[in-house]
Amino acid sequence: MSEIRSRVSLHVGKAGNIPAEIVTFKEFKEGNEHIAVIFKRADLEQDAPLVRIHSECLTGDVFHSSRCDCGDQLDETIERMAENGGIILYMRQEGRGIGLYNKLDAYVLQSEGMNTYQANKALGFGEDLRQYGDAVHMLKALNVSSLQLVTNNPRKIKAVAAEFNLVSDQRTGTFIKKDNLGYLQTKSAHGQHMLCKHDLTDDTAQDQDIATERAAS
Ligand SMILES: Nc1nc2c(ncn2[C@@H]2O[C@H](COP(=O)(O)OP(=O)(O)OP(=O)(O)O)[C@@H](O)[C@H]2O)c(=O)[nH]1
Ligand SMILES: [Zn+2]
Repeated sequence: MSEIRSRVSLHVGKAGNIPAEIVTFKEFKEGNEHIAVIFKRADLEQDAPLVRIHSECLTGDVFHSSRCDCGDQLDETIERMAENGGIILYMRQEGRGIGLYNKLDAYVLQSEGMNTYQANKALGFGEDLRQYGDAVHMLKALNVSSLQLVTNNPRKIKAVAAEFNLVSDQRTGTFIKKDNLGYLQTKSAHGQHMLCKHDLTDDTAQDQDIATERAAS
């Protein structure tokens, strides 16, 4: 069982102007430095705060890589929580738990034609190594008992619903970029992620790409 170690105030978001607190914890089994980023003191002042369990993605979250949608999901969540309050559990589970270097090896295999799950298996890993026990401990350390979960991943919903009063589950946007359509289609078809199927048709995606390019120029 984790306990809170420290609670630090700061400002976050693209312009660094959104007040938040970072909470650190004691005693994670695997020694990972997971953190909670809390908006509007939602753990202390809301009955059923918005919660997102976000898995680390250095390439997406920091460098906004075109291969995935992680950075966009994170930015969208920060905006949503800046307004409504909420808790982001930022889990150091890079590459769905296989780590950064292995994820980059998996990218090489995907460039050669494998999909995201096949690449994991070809490297000798399961499709998704993530467990959610640490996330559960973090929420319990924050005294959260009811929550609204922001995710498209049914495994996260199941893990949370088993331990907490899950008031609602809410989707993130479907963020299509030039290089991530196949990746998102595979997550939807094979991983049962609840992405907007209409957005994932090749035609709609192409229209969105063009619209994005127009907006950017
Ligand atoms: N192994 C592997 N990991 C990836 C790949 N692309 C993204 N990731 C990692 O996948 C994790 C994010 O998982 P996703 O499947 O995108 O989404 P999710 O967290 O399960 O679901 P949401 O809550 O809806 O975002 C991050 O840790 C990324 O680093 C890939 O091709 N291979
Ligand atoms: Zn990513």
